[in-house]
Amino acid sequence: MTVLLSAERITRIPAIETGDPLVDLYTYGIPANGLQWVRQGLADRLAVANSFLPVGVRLHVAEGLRAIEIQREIYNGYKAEIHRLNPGISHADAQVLASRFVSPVEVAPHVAGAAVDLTLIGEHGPFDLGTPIDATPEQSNGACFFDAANISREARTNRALLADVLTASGLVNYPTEWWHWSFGDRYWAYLEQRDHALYGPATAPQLSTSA
Ligand SMILES: C[C@@H](N)C(=O)N[C@H](C)C(=O)O
Repeated sequence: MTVLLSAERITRIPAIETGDPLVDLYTYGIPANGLQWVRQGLADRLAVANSFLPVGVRLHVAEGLRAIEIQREIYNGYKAEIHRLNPGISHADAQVLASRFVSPVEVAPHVAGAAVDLTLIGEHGPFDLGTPIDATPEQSNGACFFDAANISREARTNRALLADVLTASGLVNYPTEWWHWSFGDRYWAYLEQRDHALYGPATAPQLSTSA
């Protein structure tokens, strides 16, 4: 059974901040959608993963560090959608369903700069990974789950390549999203059997949403 980010066994894990700085992925030679910040420990591992890929294939990061206000907005928006699609659902059950797609704000790995949403690109553009990044379970009929059976053989092969290089570099996947990989967050601590996460919330100046 998939352990979700809202599960008590994840949320109870403490984060003991290491002070690892935020770095710009561009300076690590990792293609990204504009300026993307992540913790140095994560950037180092992404650079290693990139070097493991076959010639002509690269990681492409869609999103790293996320402002807490944006995390709250995505969370509240998707939870409202869960309530709309499941009339009468309890608040607690909606929180569980929501966490298949978006982390509760208090423990959000993107807010700590400890997670990336990423895909593979080659000479002819983005690879087929089965769904677009950020396809919800409802939009993709569950094909967003890493192990989904309802994707093509090519997409399965591409997901396996992504997982091979990222796992070998020390990252972990959130199993409900093939594109979400992390290092040093609570989910990483849980899967790696550590007693604490390495990173708490972080802010890059460019992510401030205040005027
Ligand atoms: C909203 C989606 N792109 C995402 O980032 N989900 C993960 C689980 C998160 O919110 O940390």
